Amino acid sequence: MDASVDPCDNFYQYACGGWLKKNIIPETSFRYSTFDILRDELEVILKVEGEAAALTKAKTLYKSCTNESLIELRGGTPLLDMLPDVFEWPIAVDNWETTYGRTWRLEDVIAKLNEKYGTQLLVNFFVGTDDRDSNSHIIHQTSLGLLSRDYYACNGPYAEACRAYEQFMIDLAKLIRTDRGLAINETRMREEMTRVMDLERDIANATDTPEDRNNPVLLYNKMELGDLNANFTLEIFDWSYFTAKIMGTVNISIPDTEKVINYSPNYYRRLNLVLSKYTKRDLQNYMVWRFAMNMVVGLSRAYRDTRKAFRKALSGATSEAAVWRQCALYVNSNMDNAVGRLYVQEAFSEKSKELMIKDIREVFISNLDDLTWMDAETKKAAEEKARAIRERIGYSDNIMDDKYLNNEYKDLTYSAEEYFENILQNLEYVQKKRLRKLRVKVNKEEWVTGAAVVNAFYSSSKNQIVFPAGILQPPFFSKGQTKSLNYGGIGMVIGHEITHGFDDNGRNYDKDGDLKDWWTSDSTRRFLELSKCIVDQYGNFSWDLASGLHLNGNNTLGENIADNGGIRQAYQAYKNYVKQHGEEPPLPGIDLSHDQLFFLNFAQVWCGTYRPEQAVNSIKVDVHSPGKFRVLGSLQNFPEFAKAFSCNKSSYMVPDNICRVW
Ligand SMILES: O=C(O)CCC(=O)N[C@@H](CC(=O)O)Cc1ccc(-c2cccc(Cl)c2)cc1
Ligand SMILES: [Zn+2]
Repeated sequence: MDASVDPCDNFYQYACGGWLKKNIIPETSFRYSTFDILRDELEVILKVEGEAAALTKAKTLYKSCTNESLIELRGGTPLLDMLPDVFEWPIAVDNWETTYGRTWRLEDVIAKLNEKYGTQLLVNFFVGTDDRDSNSHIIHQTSLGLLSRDYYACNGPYAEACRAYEQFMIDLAKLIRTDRGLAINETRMREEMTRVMDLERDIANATDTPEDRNNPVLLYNKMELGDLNANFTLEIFDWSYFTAKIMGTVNISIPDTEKVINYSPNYYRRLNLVLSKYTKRDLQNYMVWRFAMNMVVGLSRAYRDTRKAFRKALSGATSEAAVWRQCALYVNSNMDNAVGRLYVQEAFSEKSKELMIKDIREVFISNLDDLTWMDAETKKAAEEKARAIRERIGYSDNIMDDKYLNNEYKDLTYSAEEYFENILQNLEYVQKKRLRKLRVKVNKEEWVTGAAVVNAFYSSSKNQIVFPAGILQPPFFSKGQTKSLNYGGIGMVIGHEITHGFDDNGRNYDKDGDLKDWWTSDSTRRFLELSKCIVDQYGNFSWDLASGLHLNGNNTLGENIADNGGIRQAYQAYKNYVKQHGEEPPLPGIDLSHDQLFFLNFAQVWCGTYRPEQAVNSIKVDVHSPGKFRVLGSLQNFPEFAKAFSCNKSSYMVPDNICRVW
């Protein structure tokens, strides 16, 4: 901290000023903060070897990933060998029109990339929970969350990212043609790539904006598959043929009367116009490029280097993370229960499961009485929903059971010598597993995350809050640290997750996780009015690291409501604790009260900074506000903070007008 700063002038600077002076962002990171350091440390723990069968598979996968010399030796061959399976990349072969173009169908390519390579392009087709019947699965059609459309404007802070993206395409195409001994005509390549960029820009402009996508009620358009062909005709795309192609690979037949949810009707209306402007070759160039660009990570240095400048332009990180770290992350994201087992065995103590969820839930419920804007009927429903929230702490006992764990991975067999093929196996395995769920009920007992994760979650369809083992550690929580620090840490996170059930998105779901309106129209109107205060407050923050860009108060509303609710609930729960158990003994050598320590620990979670490129990227795509503004915004709205630091009325931390929803 920087005690020379007046906490009432800028609490973030006061809490983190010292950290910022002592830490610099590592070359491999695009954001570096207390939060990120926890994640880095967790990855160090994952380097440990395993032992049971499933763990042996995780070890083999890890070994194939860290086998740099063999990966180097194989060059781009693993990618070149599978391109024919996705009807080839026109720019990287000769005579594409005669060999593939003649029998080419758009549905075949999109279906193959979806069901076998887990890549969603043009049409985002997946099997997910039915919002209005959260125990069932249903086919979803939605648009793709591309990079924000600002990138395609290719001007201002995005000019460099755009240029680097195009160069990335060219470099990869040239490398593949060279490996295939094919001539390179750079001019023609650039022309083709320009058409791919135009196509991407048209798709981005046809895609719904984040603002268009944040109301699940408006997005929920259930219809029959047959209706898609009738109402959303795409000249070169038959919905029934496409759906049969995908679901046929998991032996599920889909009649035209099958119900589907079309989340992006407008996108599909606009898409038809876009597709008609481009040739088969353009579309194929675009689709295989979008797939190949993500696959270079599994190939030799020459292939990985084609992506280097683009990664730097987008995130600012000038070098890749260490190979072991990348591989630990990869294995964790693909075998989260096996890795979760390793992590829990290695670094988690059972005592860290004794959280104060009950206290904070009670505070959320008792706070409902103070809300003058909500009528009694809606308050009753809110209390029922809050009481129905189910909690998941640490890890699922299943992962400690070898039989269960080995069964989960029984269909996977990795080779220590074929990292790229292991990646393809995982892509297909995960996608097929999801597609097979269509005729199966939702398993609400399933955890939505692995244990070795420094994060927390709220699931609206399960009305469930989850605190994986990875976050149950200092500064968030430890039996060994004071309650003031625990309530300011994990207490805040618990309140944040509970409040997600009542933010602008979560509030649309009832206690069973179904999209059913439990609000009176008057309470809804008042909620929207109060939310507007938060939209404006955070929208007023200008971020120096993102060359002064303002936060998007709409896209971050849910997270800001959750932060603002969390701080209040955690603080109130702490005061209740003190009322019941008496003041805690002061910490030796620190002349701060426990109230002040509560806020300090809360703020220091976000001590850290971003690279400018990542700042520009995250302000467009991250639903969370930057750490600094999460701290400042929520404390400015919470008078108890000003009281704890005796801030006077005119200080920055005590604005004239404060916002409150929960
Ligand atoms: O990685 C990222 O950038 C997002 C991490 C992220 O927010 N995860 C959340 C997952 C979600 O949103 O439910 C869980 C969470 C983590 C930290 C805090 C917190 C702690 C102290 C002070 C403040 Cl203002 C916020 C609140 C919630
Ligand atoms: Zn959140």
